[in-house]
Amino acid sequence: MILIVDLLLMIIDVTYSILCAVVRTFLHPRLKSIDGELCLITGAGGVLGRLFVLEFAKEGAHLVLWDCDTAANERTAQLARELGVEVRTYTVDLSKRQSIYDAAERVRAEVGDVSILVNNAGVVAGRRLLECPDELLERTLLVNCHALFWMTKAFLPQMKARNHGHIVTIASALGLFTTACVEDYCASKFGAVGFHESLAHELRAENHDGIKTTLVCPYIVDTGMFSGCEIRKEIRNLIPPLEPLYTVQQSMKAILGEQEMICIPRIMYIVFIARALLPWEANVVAYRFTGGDKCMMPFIKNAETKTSGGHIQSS
Ligand SMILES: NC(=O)C1=CN([C@@H]2O[C@H](COP(=O)(O)OP(=O)(O)OC[C@H]3O[C@@H](n4cnc5c(N)ncnc54)[C@H](OP(=O)(O)O)[C@@H]3O)[C@@H](O)[C@H]2O)C=CC1
Ligand SMILES: CC1=C(/C=C/C(C)=C/C=C/C(C)=C/C=O)C(C)(C)CCC1
Repeated sequence: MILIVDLLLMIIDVTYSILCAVVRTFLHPRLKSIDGELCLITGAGGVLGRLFVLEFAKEGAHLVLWDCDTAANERTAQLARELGVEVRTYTVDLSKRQSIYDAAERVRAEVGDVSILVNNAGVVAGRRLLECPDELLERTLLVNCHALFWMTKAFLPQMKARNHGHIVTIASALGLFTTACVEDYCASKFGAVGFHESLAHELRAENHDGIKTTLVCPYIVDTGMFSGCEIRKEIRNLIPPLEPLYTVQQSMKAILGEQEMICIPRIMYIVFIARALLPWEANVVAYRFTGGDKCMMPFIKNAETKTSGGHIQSS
């Protein structure tokens, strides 16, 4: 009897959450204020990182910026300070666990408790698996996936103590479906998606309802990271690469609206669902038709010309 009551309640809850999701798609959800919150953004010297910093600064958040590129990080900080917020920068190598823990300790001592964490830094090897130095493949996993463990271990305890916080994972559409020649990247982003979802479940199961999570899964963004990556010519205008600012603004809406997940653009949900529902061969045929199967080939060629002997040349 209890099982049947629980089942009915569950069906009502499922229906209610679907309706809520549909309503939020068409109406503007209420956005939370983050004025005065302390927000840490990794990869802050990069294209999306810098735009995230500026959007968070416009919302009045105080900022802690992490990047391995000190000069780029400082340039971002300068732009954010012009918007009148407090900014601290740290040079951190996210591929090194101890570098993360040491910097986190300094942030806690010098600035205070971080309440919004944006795990944005990311890398890709950009080489064919069999021609790629092992260290380059490992680095992708360390930066895009392992760092999420160390960042969360470093900053979640203070969020839990206050039952207040927000953890944002900038993953990728390639964390939901795959294509050829980016094994390192797909493995790391699938890892990031799995890590993020498990953490979100854990926080719910423990009733830490004051700690929110948002997973961001964009398609190609015009930042240069995947320059050359392209789909079939005839449909390129239907699914063009995303503008960096648009990507960040859509992500901000999801974060401030406390949305659990966002795919940008929405059509990526269809590719994601098709991967799960259709037989493997059906996906292969569709990828071949759209040029999704070989979209990384020109990117790999591009990246190869920028590298020599397994070492990334400085540009
Ligand atoms: N561009 C795209 O098409 C898409 C990107 N994404 C994701 O968005 C995020 C941002 O990407 P995007 O802005 O395009 O990339 P960028 O390369 O412009 O920015 C990434 C930043 O992370 C930094 N970084 C790299 N490795 C480390 C490290 N070991 N320690 C600290 N910082 C590091 C980079 O520094 P440096 O420049 O010195 O390496 C750079 O400043 C990434 O997670 C990416 O995977 C998701 C979907 C699509
Ligand atoms: C595979 C595939 C597609 C192409 C996807 C691409 C090109 C994704 C690139 C994502 C990137 C670069 C993410 C970075 O994080 C289509 C044509 C949408 C649909 C058919 C399947």
